[in-house]
Amino acid sequence: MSVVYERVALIGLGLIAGSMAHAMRAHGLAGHVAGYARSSETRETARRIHLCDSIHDSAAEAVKDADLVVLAVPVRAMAEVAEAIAPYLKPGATVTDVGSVKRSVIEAVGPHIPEGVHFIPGHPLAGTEHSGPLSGFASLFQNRWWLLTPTEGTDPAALARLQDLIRGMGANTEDMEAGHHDLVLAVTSHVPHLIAYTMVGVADHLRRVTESEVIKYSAAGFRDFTRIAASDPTMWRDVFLENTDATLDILGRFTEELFVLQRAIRMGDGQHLHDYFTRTRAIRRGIIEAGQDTDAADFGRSAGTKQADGKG
Ligand SMILES: NC(=O)c1ccc[n+]([C@@H]2O[C@H](COP(=O)([O-])OP(=O)(O)OC[C@H]3O[C@@H](n4cnc5c(N)ncnc54)[C@H](O)[C@@H]3O)[C@@H](O)[C@H]2O)c1
Ligand SMILES: O=C(O)C(=O)C[C@]1(C(=O)O)C=C[C@@H](O)C=C1
Repeated sequence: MSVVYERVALIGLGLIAGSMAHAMRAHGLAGHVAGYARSSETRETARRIHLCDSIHDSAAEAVKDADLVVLAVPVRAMAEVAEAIAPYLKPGATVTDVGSVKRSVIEAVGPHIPEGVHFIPGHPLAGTEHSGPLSGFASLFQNRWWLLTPTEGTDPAALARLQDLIRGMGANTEDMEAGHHDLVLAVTSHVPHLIAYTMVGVADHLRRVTESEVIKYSAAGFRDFTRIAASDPTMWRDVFLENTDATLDILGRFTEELFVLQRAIRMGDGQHLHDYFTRTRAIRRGIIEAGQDTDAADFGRSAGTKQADGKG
């Protein structure tokens, strides 16, 4: 691969920025990667492990002369960072973000982006429950989707260059309207996380009440819930506070369905339960047959990519 951007600045040095740093280095996609994180502890860790070519003590310094600036902080911190770097952005540079919510980030960041700088929001659909500067790894984006939410006014050349970087890191990229992104992700990621958090909370409560060992002897399905529920609390607090409408819409539909299933169980309606589970199994099999589940072909992935956690 050849260099796509001479100089890239990563703001926030956690799982996603760290994985980008590793992937760009592994594939030779950036001439120089500069990094900044708010906490001095994170910056020290990043220096110690040579996560980037240079680590700076201010975001302003990090973005100086950068051709691409990546905002990789929790979604509620995006505006503050955008405001801090705005005066130091190079004319013609591109700013992107990796936030899990798009509409509110665009509203918060967009107004700070100066004339002559391209803003192309994005979201890699890849992650783990780990966070911090030690958690990143080069293959995180391999065969994953990376959605971009350009608008009609987005410069085609700037967009094509960002797509080149994303593909260079092994991901597939598609464009999506920001509001639609937020609805789709509420279904596929945000509400499932909330359900996992809730279920682990319920089990923990039960454990205390009964002194039984629900968590110790949990089976595979529940263990997956506990993995997801170990995800970063700041990141997920921000996701729910910034994707409120879509999350509440999907959560409403979810609870309606749950009540129907609850009633079927109470009434002993085995036919309803069997029909429902047959339908959901067909959906899963359809996904696999369409080749859209990369994990199904690479089943050991999550176990093989466990990383030591680091503080963000
Ligand atoms: N973790 C995932 O699975 C995942 C996947 C896709 C996208 N995202 C999104 O990517 C972004 C980063 O997530 P992550 O998992 O890398 O988080 P992380 O917690 O691993 O890292 C976040 C980094 O941001 C820094 N930070 C926090 N507030 C800051 C501020 N005000 N100024 C500068 N730095 C600040 C922290 O010090 C840390 O280094 C979030 O917006 C998240 O929604 C996460
Ligand atoms: O695999 C995980 O741990 C994830 O939760 C990753 C996941 C997801 O829901 O798929 C989480 C949030 C992101 O915005 C994108 C990806």
